[in-house]
Amino acid sequence: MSQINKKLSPIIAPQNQLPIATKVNITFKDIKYTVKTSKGPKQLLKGVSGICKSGKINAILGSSGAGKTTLLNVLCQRAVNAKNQTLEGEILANSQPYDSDKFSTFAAYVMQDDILLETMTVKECFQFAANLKTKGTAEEKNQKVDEMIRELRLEKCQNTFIGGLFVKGISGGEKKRTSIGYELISNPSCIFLDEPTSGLDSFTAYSIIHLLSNYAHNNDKTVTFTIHQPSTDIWNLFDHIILMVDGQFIYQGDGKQNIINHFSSIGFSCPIKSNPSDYLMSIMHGGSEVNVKNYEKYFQGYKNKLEQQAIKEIKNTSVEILPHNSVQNSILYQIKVLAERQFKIIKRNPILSRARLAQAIITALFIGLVFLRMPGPNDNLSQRDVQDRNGVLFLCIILSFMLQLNPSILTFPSQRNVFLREENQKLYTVFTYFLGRIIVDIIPAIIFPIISSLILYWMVGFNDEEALRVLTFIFVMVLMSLAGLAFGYLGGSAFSDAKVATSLAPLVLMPFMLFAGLYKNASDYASWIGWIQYISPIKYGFIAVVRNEYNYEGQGYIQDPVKQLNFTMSTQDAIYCLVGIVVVALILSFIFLLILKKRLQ
Ligand SMILES: Nc1ncnc2c1ncn2[C@@H]1O[C@H](COP(=O)(O)OP(=O)(O)OP(=O)(O)O)[C@@H](O)[C@H]1O
Repeated sequence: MSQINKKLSPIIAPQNQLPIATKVNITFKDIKYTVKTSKGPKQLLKGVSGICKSGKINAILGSSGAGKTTLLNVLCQRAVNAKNQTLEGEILANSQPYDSDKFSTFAAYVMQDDILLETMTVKECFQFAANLKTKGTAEEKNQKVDEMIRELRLEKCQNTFIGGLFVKGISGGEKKRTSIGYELISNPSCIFLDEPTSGLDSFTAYSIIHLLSNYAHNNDKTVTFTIHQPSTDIWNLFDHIILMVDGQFIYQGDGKQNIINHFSSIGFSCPIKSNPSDYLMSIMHGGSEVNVKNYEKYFQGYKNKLEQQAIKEIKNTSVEILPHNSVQNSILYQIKVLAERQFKIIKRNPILSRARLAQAIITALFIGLVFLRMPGPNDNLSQRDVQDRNGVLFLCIILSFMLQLNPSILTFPSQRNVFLREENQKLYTVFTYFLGRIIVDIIPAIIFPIISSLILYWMVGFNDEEALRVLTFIFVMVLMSLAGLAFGYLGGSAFSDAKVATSLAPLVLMPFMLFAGLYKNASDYASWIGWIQYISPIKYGFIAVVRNEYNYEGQGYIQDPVKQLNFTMSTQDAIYCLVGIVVVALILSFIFLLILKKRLQ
C-alpha cells in the first residue's frame, strides 16, 4: 500500500461500524507524480484533486501528453511509489485507502490495447472470465456469458477467433467490446478505461460509450475513462468531465452549460453552433504557441473558480465499506480452467502442434536415413564406426532437447500481457498459472520424442538386444525433451522479451554441448571451466544413452567406447542427475516468473 494511503488509516472508522456500499466514489487529493528520467525528475501530475462519481460517466479529456493515462494508472494503483518514481497525495475509494489487490476486488481496468488471446473465440474469452471471476453453477455462468454477448451485441461473432497477427479474427470495435465485456462480466463497481474509442469509427465509438453510460446509470456504477476528440453525441453522454493540460486540471464539472460558462468567464467563449468538445480541444492543444501562453489563464481560472468546489465534494464523500466482487477459486479449479484454455491454444495453433509434429518426424527420418543401418558389434567395427555411433547418439540428444527448447522459450513471453493482466486481477496465482501451463505443455514434450525415437531406433540400428535398452533410450529422449521445456521456460521467464530470450539461447546451448563429452574428452577440461559439465543436461543425456547403447564385453569393439569417452557415471546416475536438472530449472523458472511479474507491474 502506498505511503499516502497509510497516513490516512487512523481516521477510518472500524470496518464493522461502516455501512456496506452499493456504489463507489473514487476521490484523489493533491496527487503529484514524478518520474526520474535521464534529464532529471519529470513531474507528470502536478497536484491534482478530483472525484470520479458513482452512477456517472466520468470522462478525462486533454491534449496529448497531458497526463490522462498517467492519472488513470495512478487511480488504478498501477503507478505507486518506487525507486524511479514518487507518488504523493491521497487516493481513496469511499474515503478509504486501497492498494492494487483491494482495487481488483471492486474495480476493473480496461487498457488501451486489447489484451486478448488470438486463438480464443469471443465466447471463450467471456467463459474464461465468468469461470474465474464469478460465483454460481456452470449453468449460471453460461447464462452470464450469453447475457454479456447479447448486451454487447456480439452474437454474430461470438464463435469467431479474436485474431491477431497470424490469425484472422473479429473487427477492432468487436475486440474493444470483448475487452470491455471481459471486465464487465464480474459486475465491478468501478470500471476504468484508457481510450476505449481510439481507432474506432464514430458509430462504434458511440455505441461503446452508450453501453458504458447504461452500465453507470442503470447500476449505479462508476465509469471513468480517458478519451480523445469525442463527437457531439458522445460528449452529450458525459456526466462529469475533467479537462487536463500539462499535468494539471483546467476544468472539472458537468459537460453541459457549466463548462461553456466557465470558459466564457475566463475569456474563452465557445462559438455558437460549435461543438464544445472541438472548441475546448482546440484551445488545449499543446502544439499551438498561443494555447501554451494561455495555459496559465486556464490554471488560474480553475484554481479560483472550481478547485475549492472539488475539494469540498471530496470532503463530503461518505465513508462506506467497499463492495467485494472478486471470487476465491480453489487451486485445482484454477489449474483446470487454465489447462483447458492452454490445451485449446495449442490445438488451434498450427505452429505449436502440427508443425512441431512434422518437425519431430522429418528430423528423425532424416537422421535415420543418414545413419541408416549402421554397422553393429558383429560387423567387424572400426574406430570410425564407433565415432559415427557416438555422433548419432549425441545428435539424438540434441534433437530432443532443441525441438522442445525453441517453442518453450516463447511460452511465457507470448502470453506475458495476458498473464500480467489476469494475475493482476487475481484470477489466479503465478503458481496455478505455472502448473496449468506445464500440465498441457508436457504432453507434446513427452509424445514427440517418443515418436522420433520409434522412427530412429531401428532405422539407425541401435542396440535392441533387450527391451529395457529400447525403453531406456526412449525415456532419456523424453527427459531431454523435458530438459528443453524447463530451460525454455527458464529463458522465457528470465527475459521479458522473446527476442532477447531466443537470441540468448545459443549462448547457453553452446557450452552445454561443448562440455557434454563428445567434442572434448570428459577428462580433458581445464579445471577453471570444467565445472560447466556438471550443469549440462546434454552431458547427462549423452552419458545415459552411451552407457545404454554399448554392451562391451571384449567383443565387437576394438576398445570399450564408454572407457574411451571417460564416462564413469552409470546410466541410472546420469538419469537421476538429468531429473535433478529438470526440477531445478523448473523451480528457477517459477521464481523468475514471480520476479518478472513484480518487475513488469
Ligand atoms: N515513465 C515515464 N518517463 C518519462 N516520461 C513519461 C513517462 N510516462 C509518461 N511520460 C510522459 O508523461 C506525459 C503524460 O503521459 P500520458 O501517457 O499520461 O499522456 P496522455 O495524456 O495519456 O497522452 P495521450 O493522449 O497522447 O495518450 C507524456 O509527455 C509522456 O511522454
